This record gives sequence, structure tokens and C-alpha cells, in this order.
Amino acid sequence: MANVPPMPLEEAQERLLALVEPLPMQHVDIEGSIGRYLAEGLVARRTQPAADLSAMDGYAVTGDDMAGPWSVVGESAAGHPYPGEVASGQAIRISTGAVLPVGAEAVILQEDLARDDGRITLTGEPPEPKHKHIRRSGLDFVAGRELLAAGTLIGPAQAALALAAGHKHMPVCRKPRITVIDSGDELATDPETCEPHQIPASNGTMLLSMARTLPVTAERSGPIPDTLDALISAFDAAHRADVIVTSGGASVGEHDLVRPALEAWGATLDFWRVAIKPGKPILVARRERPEGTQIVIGLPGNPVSSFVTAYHFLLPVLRRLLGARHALPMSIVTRLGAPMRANGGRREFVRGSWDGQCVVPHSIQDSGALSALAASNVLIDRQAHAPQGEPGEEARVFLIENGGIA
Ligand SMILES: Nc1nc2c(c(=O)[nH]1)N[C@H]1C(S)=C(S)[C@@H](COP(=O)(O)OP(=O)(O)OC[C@H]3O[C@@H](n4cnc5c(N)ncnc54)[C@H](O)[C@@H]3O)O[C@H]1N2
Ligand code: MOO
Repeated sequence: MANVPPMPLEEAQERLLALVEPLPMQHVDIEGSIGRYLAEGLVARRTQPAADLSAMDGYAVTGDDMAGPWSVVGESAAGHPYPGEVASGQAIRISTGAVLPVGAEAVILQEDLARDDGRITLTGEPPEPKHKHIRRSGLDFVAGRELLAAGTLIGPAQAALALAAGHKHMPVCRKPRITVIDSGDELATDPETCEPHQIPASNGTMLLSMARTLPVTAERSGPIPDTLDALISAFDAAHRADVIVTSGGASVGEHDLVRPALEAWGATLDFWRVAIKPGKPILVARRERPEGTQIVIGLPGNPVSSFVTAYHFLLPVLRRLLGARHALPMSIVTRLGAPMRANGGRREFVRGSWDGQCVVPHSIQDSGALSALAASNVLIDRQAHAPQGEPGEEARVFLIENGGIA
């Protein structure tokens, strides 16, 4: 398999996403649905506004005579509609959000009127057109209309819309269960007592927290030693996970045991190696069980490689399981604020800082350099063989905070 050329990124992402389907639907209360994705379209159960309302504080009049004066015969306050009908020459005191009385066709702002006891006279301009300050019934939406499509990310505005549309619950997909396994004999669990021949185990926590930017149930197992038995036991222990993520041991060395362990465990390798830098040795395998397909994503151990591949593969597969319409991160175009060297033969995701105007690559691009990754907020997408870049040129970047825009 080492002879098979690494796969282009988009092809590999497509292959991975084709292996999974959104998880089964469940209904949760609106607050619990924030950050999840609609499992089916959301249809309005009511019309909003349900009646014609005043959009301002003032007086409601019939509109046949806009010169006045008028005699004030009652009030319509928010939540307390006027029970009768307004007639020509009469006015109803009305507040913002209150129901327009029967017979009223105009609301005159209180700033444009003078009130003397029960009488109001025009001092300013009447509304033009007459219905200017009226919110018609159904202006926002009518009952039966689909307001949000399946796959929409539920945020504060979508939650508020669902409530306004008469919903107490939202249809969402079950949360994916994910287990992160990091492996390597050199990994020290306690960073304070790490020996020179060791390295603090940092990928497990990094990957767990990347996954937790999405609504998942995530746990970690490891770090575990570089042995087949330890890996197989860790896979066995993760039998309930929808997605297992490993970090390390994905390359070609004799201690790189993730592939043989997966095969021994009964998983089938789907692909290995993608033409990106960092992250080339990523592998994807699957295991069929009665409860559904289990996906294993084997990320390369270099910390930045793990991060970049989790960004481009792990988060998208979690979004797909969650029922998201857009599983893949989207890039935006900005401009270079500094020169960039010509790229080699692998598409590279260069760590950089974007200030809203332009992007500057970091000087250290080693795939183990966490200092540059932690100082970055974007990955600059450099195509294979891209020529040297000059300041002012367009550059495509992926925002990395919270898994980017998806
Ligand atoms: N002869 C070749 N050697 C390598 C190739 C290759 O094609 N031919 N590919 C290189 C590339 S590219 C990468 S990326 C790495 C990935 O290797 P592995 O996935 O096998 O990762 P390890 O060797 O286990 O570790 C690499 C590096 O990362 C550190 N590491 C591992 N796990 C953690 C962790 N949980 N927390 C922090 N740091 C971790 C580990 O100590 C190593 O320094 O292979 C190249 N080699
Ligand atoms: O692909 Mo490796 O991830 O370049 O360091």
C-alpha cells in the first residue's frame, strides 16, 4: 500500500464522509439543541405575528381622516388588546407590540401628536404610507412554512425562531460517541516529570477538546504503549464508540502499529495517506457491527499533523454524524501580508496569523512545532508547486478556531 500515491484531500474527505450517515433522530428541548443540527426541516406551527400589531408607541386611528383631531376612547397595550372597534374620529392609545384594534388602519406616533385629556391633535407629520407603523399578521412567517432546512446549525437565532414558531423541542441526531487513543512509548502522562527521552502526551487532550467543540460524547484512553496488544485492548474498550481516533503510529516505522492492530482487531482499511502537509500518513478504517459502522481515523503523531488532520477529517465526520448540511470547513480569501516561499509537491496548510486584513505565515512550520500552531488562527492553503507568494496577493485560508466555518 505504501506504493499507492497519496490521495488528494477532497477525494479522501469524500470517501470518509461516504462511510457514515447521520445518527438516529431524537427530540431535545430547545436549549439543549444549541450547537446541534436539525435532523429534519422545521415547519412553523403558528403564524408570526398572529395578528396585525403596532410597531410603535402612538395612537391607532381608522385612517379615513388623517388630519384629526381625534377623541381617545381606549387602549391596546401589549398583551391586552382593545376589545371593541375603533370608529372614524376616534383613537386608541397603542403601545409597541400591541394588537391593532378592529377598524384601525394607521398608527400615528405620539411624538407627532399633542394630547389634551381625551383629545389628540396632530402637531407633526402623519405616517406615509398610512400603514407604515403596522406589522401585518404573517410578516415574519405563516403557519405551515418550512423555516429551517434539515442540516441547519442551531444557534441562538435558530432557537429563538423555533420558539417563536411554536416549538418546544427540536429534532436532532443522537450525539456521536468518540474515543481518542494516543499511543507511543515516549509519551509521558505527567508533563512535570517528563524525562529527556520522553515527550509530554499532548495530542490526546488537544484532540479531545477539538472534538468537544461539537456536541459529542468524547472520552480518552491513553497514552498507551507501542504494542499490538495494548492497541487491540484499547480498540476493544472503545467498542461503543461511533468514531475512534488514534494519534501516532500511523507511519511506516516498525513501531507504527496502528494499521496491523486494526487489521488484527477486525477493521478494514479504507485508505491510507493523503497528499497534504502536514498529515500525509492519515489512515481511515471501518468496522461493521450490529449497531452500525464504526469509523477509525488514524492521525499522524506529530502534534501539528494531528491537529490539521483532525480539522480536515475528524471534525467533518463528526458533523456528518450530527446531520450537518455542511460537513467540510469552508475557506475564505484574504491577502498575503508577507512573502511566502514557493511550495513543494504536497498541498500545504501553512500556519499563519490573520488580522482581518491580511495573513502572515509563521516562520516555524515544523509539524512538531506547537508554538507556531498555538500562535496561529488560520491555515493558509498552499497548492502543490505554488510559486513564491508576494505581499498583496490573494491567499485562501481556513479559520481554525472552533473548527472553522462549516
Ligand atoms: N521513513 C518515513 N518516515 C516518516 C514518514 C514517511 O513517510 N517515511 N512520514 C513522516 C510523517 S509526514 C509523519 S507526520 C510522521 C507521523 O508518524 P506517526 O504517525 O507514526 O507518529 P509517531 O512516529 O508515533 O510520532 C511522531 C512524533 O509525534 C510525537 N507524538 C506522538 N504522539 C504524541 C502525543 N500523543 N502527544 C505529543 N506528541 C506525540 C512523537 O513523539 C514523535 O515525535 O512520520 C514521519 N516519518
Ligand atoms: O505529514 Mo507529516 O504530518 O508532514 O509531518
